[in-house]
Parts: sequence; structure tokens; C-alpha cells
Amino acid sequence: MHHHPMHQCTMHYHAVHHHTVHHQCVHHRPVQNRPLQHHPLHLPVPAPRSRPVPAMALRLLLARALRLLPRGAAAAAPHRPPPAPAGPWAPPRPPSALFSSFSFSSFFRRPAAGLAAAARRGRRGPCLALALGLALAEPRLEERRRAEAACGSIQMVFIRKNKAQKNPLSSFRWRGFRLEEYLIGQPLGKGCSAAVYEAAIPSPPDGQGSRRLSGEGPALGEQPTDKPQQKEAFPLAIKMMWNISAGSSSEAILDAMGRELVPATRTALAGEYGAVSCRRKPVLRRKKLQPHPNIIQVIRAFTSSVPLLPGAFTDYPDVLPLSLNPRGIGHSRTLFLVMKNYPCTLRQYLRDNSPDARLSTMMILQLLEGVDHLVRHGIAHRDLKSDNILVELDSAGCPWLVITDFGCCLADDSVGLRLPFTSSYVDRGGNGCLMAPEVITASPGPGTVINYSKADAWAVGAIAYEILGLANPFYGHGDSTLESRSYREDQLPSLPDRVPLEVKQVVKLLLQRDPNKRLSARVAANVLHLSLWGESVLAPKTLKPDQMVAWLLCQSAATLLLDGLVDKSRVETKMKMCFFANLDYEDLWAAIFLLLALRNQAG
Ligand SMILES: Nc1ncnc2c1ncn2[C@@H]1O[C@H](COP(=O)(O)OP(=O)(O)OP(=O)(O)O)[C@@H](O)[C@H]1O
Repeated sequence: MHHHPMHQCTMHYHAVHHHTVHHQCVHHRPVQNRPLQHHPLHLPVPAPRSRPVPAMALRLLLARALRLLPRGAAAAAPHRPPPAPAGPWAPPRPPSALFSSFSFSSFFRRPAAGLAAAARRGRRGPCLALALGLALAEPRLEERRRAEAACGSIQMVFIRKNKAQKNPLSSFRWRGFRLEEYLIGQPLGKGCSAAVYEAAIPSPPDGQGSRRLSGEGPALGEQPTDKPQQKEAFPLAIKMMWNISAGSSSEAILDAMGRELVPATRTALAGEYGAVSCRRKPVLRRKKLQPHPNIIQVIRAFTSSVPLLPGAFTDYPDVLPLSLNPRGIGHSRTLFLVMKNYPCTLRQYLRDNSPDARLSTMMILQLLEGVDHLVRHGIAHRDLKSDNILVELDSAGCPWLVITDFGCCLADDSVGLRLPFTSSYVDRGGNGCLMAPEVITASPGPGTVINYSKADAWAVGAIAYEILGLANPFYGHGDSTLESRSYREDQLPSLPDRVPLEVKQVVKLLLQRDPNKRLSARVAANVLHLSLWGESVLAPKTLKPDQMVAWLLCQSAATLLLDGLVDKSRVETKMKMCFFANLDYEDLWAAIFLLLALRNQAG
């Protein structure tokens, strides 16, 4: 298994994931296929309860973590003014060079060993200064262990709180598995492989203001209802795939379009596909994706014969079946996916809105959290672009981003994120403009393997330009347009001054050509988390693990309270919950270091 330099595997992580997540592949964590062992530093994992009340979870968290702290540490929770970049952390070299030369983690564990490794690569001078700096800050062993255990305990509480999003069909348990049950309204959009429509399940059966499907669209010339009412009337979106190459049997359609089902919930497939996938498990090989706030949930999936829907003759006449269009080349049956109906895509949102620096950072962070979740499950989306990201506003007006359209994804149990690129017929994914350099420049051959573990993170770096109010540097035809195949990093356009420094740096590091120098989605997300709400942990000149734990305790307790008692649908709270669910001592320490290094470098 590929080993990530920034991620030292800890047995704790192993324990947590095996107890709670049950997924097959945790990328960058070399823990697969090992029996679950108990780590001496970790607390016994309690049997999961069905619905832990927030207060209980909070008490559990506090009791556990406080037991791990020495007296007085909690009181020392740092609350100081923003830091002047601290001396001992000063990076002697640009961060991109830092990435190539050594592993942060090895420095944190054993500075001398990290130094030796770097020296072997002929970079002794600058690294010596760094190592000396870090040696000053290196925590005592037992303090570090306490912090590791506390991080593990906090992580455990938050992993258990990771639940499926509430979906508009949650009260329709056994319904929605047949197209005939839906009312279909106006088109919401279309892409290269499907058309998407607003939809509803009428209740009572003969709903008003929308029409029963049965092949006929709304009357031509009907006035569209105004937007909010329409959304209420049609809480669902139904995606009708265009089937021009798969056969018409459910199994053939599933084989050809199965990737679309990667983000499907378990109940989504309880209809016809439940039967198909049980019978043909080895063929399906679909990775199971745990729910995540920034990943779409497909809540129903079924095949049906292709109906004539509004706009079909103007928007996609050629892909209609013969029965509807004598010149159509489509098959008579196809795949339908039901999702929540989102108000707009990211591209549409950015056309009408200019989010400020903090909102933009939150938006980039959400994409990174979504991508990190995919990477951990061994899945690459491979078609990230602003049309494939849906947006709704949370109760505080913050855009909530959800990655959708998994039609081009790589989600194969047998290869994971390393795709053998043996011939030019192997599908490398969609959207050539936003294909990471290592993907677009790969040349097919017997030994070629494309590693997708940082490809989506690269695309997030490119989309970040759009979020920060600029044109995507990889789109367009003019002289200023860059090609991912050939650009140099110094050609990347500068970001506006209003963009926080660390966000600029993170974007730059996500767009490194060399994946070894590029930030992973996880590290980039951690840096943005710290940049958004970690000022107090960054403040002390020499940060100690106990102080870090004290800060984590305050933040995690506040997050639980906000989630349980105040408002469940705040993006900020969701993001903090992601942060705590992925909490790892080494990773966090590395992110703190990196952030201070980035600030110091610029300062
Ligand atoms: N759940 C949804 N809610 C609202 N609109 C949606 C939803 N899903 C998709 N859309 C709209 O439909 C468009 C096409 O959807 P989607 O990207 O899934 O189709 P596609 O054919 O797979 O696209 P691509 O060309 O990227 O392969 C989106 O860009 C968006 O405008």
C-alpha cells in the first residue's frame, strides 16, 4: 500500500475505523486486513449506541479527555491575541521544498532521524535549523501520548455522530422505487450523459400544481411558478441517464452506469437493484461510501422505460428511444437516480454572488472535506467542476456545498486509487481541463499506473480560483489560459489581496504539479480549519500538546453543544464535526506546523 509521508498510521485510527465505519479501504492508513488490536494508549471502545443524546456525548467526551489531561491544563486553554509568527517554527525554506525533502511526522517523532534522512538527500543546512527549532518544541513522550489518546477519544465521539443527511424521502420508507410514483416537473439541468428534472412524490396521491408522469410533460406555455414555492412542491431531483450503449436489462444498465450509484444510500437500492446487486455481488464491486455532509446522497435508484419529459425533443432528441423519436438511438430503458433538489450549482451560485473571504474559505474547505472523505474510501471523483457541485444555503446563509455526479469516478475495489493505464482505451475520467498533471500527462503502457490519490485535490485548487472570484485559470482559450499538461507553477495567477495569506498558500500547494509536493486534501483541510477557528491554538510561542488538547476540548464541546442544542444545519458546525471525526495527533501537529511555517514564510 502507498504510504503517505504526512500520515503516520496509528493503531488508534485502526481501532476507531474498524469499530465504527466498517469500510474496506482507508487510504493512506496502512491498516487493511489487520486484526483489530487494542492499543495500550487507547481507551476501550464502547459498543455503539443507537442514538447518543448530545448531552451524553458531551459528558462522555469531557470525562474521557479530562482524565487524560494533567491538572491545570484545561484551565490553561489558550486565549491570546493572534500570533506573531513564532521563532522556533521558522521554516528555513519554501514550503514546496519542505514537502519534497522530508516527512513532517518523522520530525515530530524523532527530529534527529528526520534530519538524518534530509541530510542524506543533501539538504542538511536548512533542515538543521528546522530540526533544532522543532527539537525545542518537541513534547515529552508521555505528554504526547496523552495528547494522542485525547485526540483518539474526541475522534471516536465524532465518528459515531456521522449520520446520513436527512433526506426528503425519509418519511416515504417503502415508496419511490418506481418511476410511476413520481410527479415530474421542469428540467433542472443537463450534462453530457443525463437530464435532471424536479420531482415529487405526491401525498395524497393526486397532488396539485404538478402532474402525474405517465409520459406527458406539462402543458406548453404554462407559466412557471415562482422559485421558492416550486422548490417546496418539488423537493426531489430525478436524473434520467441517457442510455445509448448499455443494453436494456437492469443488470446491463447497472454494469454500465454503476458508478452513479457510488453515493447511493443503502435503502436507495432496496427496490429492483437490491435484488440485482445481491445476486451479482462480485460483478457489482461497488465501493460503499459512508454519508458525508459534502457528498450527494442518491436516495432512490431504479430502471424504467424512458418517458417523454419536458424539453426532450429540443434538448436531447437523439438519445430518445425509437418509440419516442424515429431518429433516436437510445435504448428503451434506462437508469433513474433520485436526489434532493438543490437550489443551484456552484457555477450558478458564483455567477450571482461574491462570497467574502471567510465564506470562500469555508467553501474551499467543504470541497476538501468531501474529497478527503472520498480518498479515505479509495474513491476518486475525477470530474470535479463547478457544475458538479450543488449549493444550498444553511440557516446562517452560508453556502453548503455538495459534490455530485459520480458518473466518471474511480471506485474499484481491486485497484483502489491506482489505475493501471495499460492502453489509451482505459478511461481516465471526465473533464480534460481539470485533469491533474499526473493524469493528463500519463502515457499508456504495460507498467503505467495512474495514482489518483491527489488528483481531486488538484481540481479543488483550480476551482478555488472561481470561488475566490477569479476565472478558473485552466478554462478558456486565450493566451492567459493554462493547460494542466504543461503549466508552470509560477504561471498561476495571483489571488486578490483580500484572500487570507494561508488560503493563497493552500491553493498554491494544491496546484503543485508534482503530487509528492502537493498537499493532500486532509492536510489542506486541516490548515484551513486552523486558519478559520484555530487562532488561539496557534498563539503560544511554544505550543505544548496539553495546550492543544485543552483547545480541542473547548472546541469539540462547543461543537457538540451547537450541533445538539442550537442548530443542526449549520455548515460551520458540520465542518467542525468533520475536523474532529478526522482528528489525528500527528496530522494536526503537522498542520499547525505547516500553517505557522506558511505565515512565517510570508511575513
Ligand atoms: N440534485 C440536483 N438538484 C438540482 N439540480 C441538479 C441536481 N443534480 C443535477 N442537477 C442539475 O443538472 C445538471 C446536470 O447534472 P449532472 O452533472 O449530474 O449530469 P451529467 O450528464 O452526469 O453531467 P456531466 O456532463 O458532468 O457528465 C447539473 O449541472 C445541475 O444543473
